[in-house]
Amino acid sequence: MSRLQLLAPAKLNLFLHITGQRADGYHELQTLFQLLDYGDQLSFELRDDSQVTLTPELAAVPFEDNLIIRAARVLQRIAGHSLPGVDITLSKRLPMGGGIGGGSSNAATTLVALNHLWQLNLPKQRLLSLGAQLGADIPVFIAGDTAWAEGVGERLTPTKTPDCWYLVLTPPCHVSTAEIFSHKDLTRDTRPIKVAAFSQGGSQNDCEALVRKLHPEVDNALIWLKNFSTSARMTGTGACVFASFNSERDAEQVLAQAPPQLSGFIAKSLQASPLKALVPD
Ligand SMILES: C[C@@](CO)(OP(=O)(O)O)[C@H](O)COP(=O)(O)OP(=O)(O)OC[C@H]1O[C@@H](n2ccc(N)nc2=O)[C@H](O)[C@@H]1O
Ligand SMILES: Nc1ncnc2c1ncn2[C@@H]1O[C@H](COP(=O)(O)OP(=O)(O)O)[C@@H](O)[C@H]1O
Repeated sequence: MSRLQLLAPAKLNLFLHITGQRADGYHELQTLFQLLDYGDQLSFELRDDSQVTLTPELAAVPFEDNLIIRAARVLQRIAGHSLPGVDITLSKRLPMGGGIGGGSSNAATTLVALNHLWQLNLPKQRLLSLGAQLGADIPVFIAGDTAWAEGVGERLTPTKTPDCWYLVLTPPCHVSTAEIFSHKDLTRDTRPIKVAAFSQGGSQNDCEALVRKLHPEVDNALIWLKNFSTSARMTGTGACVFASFNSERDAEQVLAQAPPQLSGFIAKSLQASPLKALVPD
């Protein structure tokens, strides 16, 4: 096989508790990663020479910094021999810096797709650890299950969540994960909870209050969405906010009423990502 086309799904953090900070500065957290059936589309086609190309490039991200290229370079370095080149095509739908994991999911999809196309046959555990070195959010996309996560997001327990439809609003601003995690006002001492104790009612997103204060666009989006759903909340370190609905139609009816400055999308909850089938045990 010389060509693969794959969905790089988005995720939501149904809740996000920050329970401490490690000596290296990274934060210990508890979260429930919900995969969605909506994301970027990536295609990979082997070339006769050894070049790696990306079309289109992201205007805001230099080529070698793009997580897609960084993931490809990691595999090239460990192959120990020259590999065929690859043309990568990216159809980007996910807003960047939205807390829905677009860059992380792109990287995970690239690691898994090229492991397959380049016939490296690296096992799942190796891919997970290579992914974790590129970003805290990458392992969940490699493992491919909606999952409860602890540590910095790498200790994953697949978890069944209710089937539902999510309305995700994308406020017109970019929130930097690093900025939020280094802010002095961030809540960092939430008491750990047990998996079984999770219910959306007894949980929160510890970054939400701070991000709402720093970014009025996020605050406004949440105020608007809470008119339709008391469970509306922010995902990750923002900027996106979301609410769940029992049917696609209910979600569509709310999105149709959004003011012009608020765009968004509707996605169905996904228990497992299509990538899973390509990850060797
Ligand atoms: C907190 C989450 C929840 O999903 O936020 P979002 O990025 O999705 O909004 C993620 O785990 C983020 O993962 P990711 O976006 O991959 O983070 P990284 O690139 O590894 O780190 C970005 C920055 O955030 C800080 N960081 C990240 C994760 C973590 N558990 N503690 C941290 O302190 C690091 O200091 C780093 O400077
Ligand atoms: N392929 C990529 N897609 C999106 N962002 C990328 C990519 N490669 C690198 N990045 C960088 O990663 C940052 C975080 O992107 P993203 O994963 O979309 O947001 P978040 O971590 O908030 O969910 C972006 O602002 C961008 O600078």
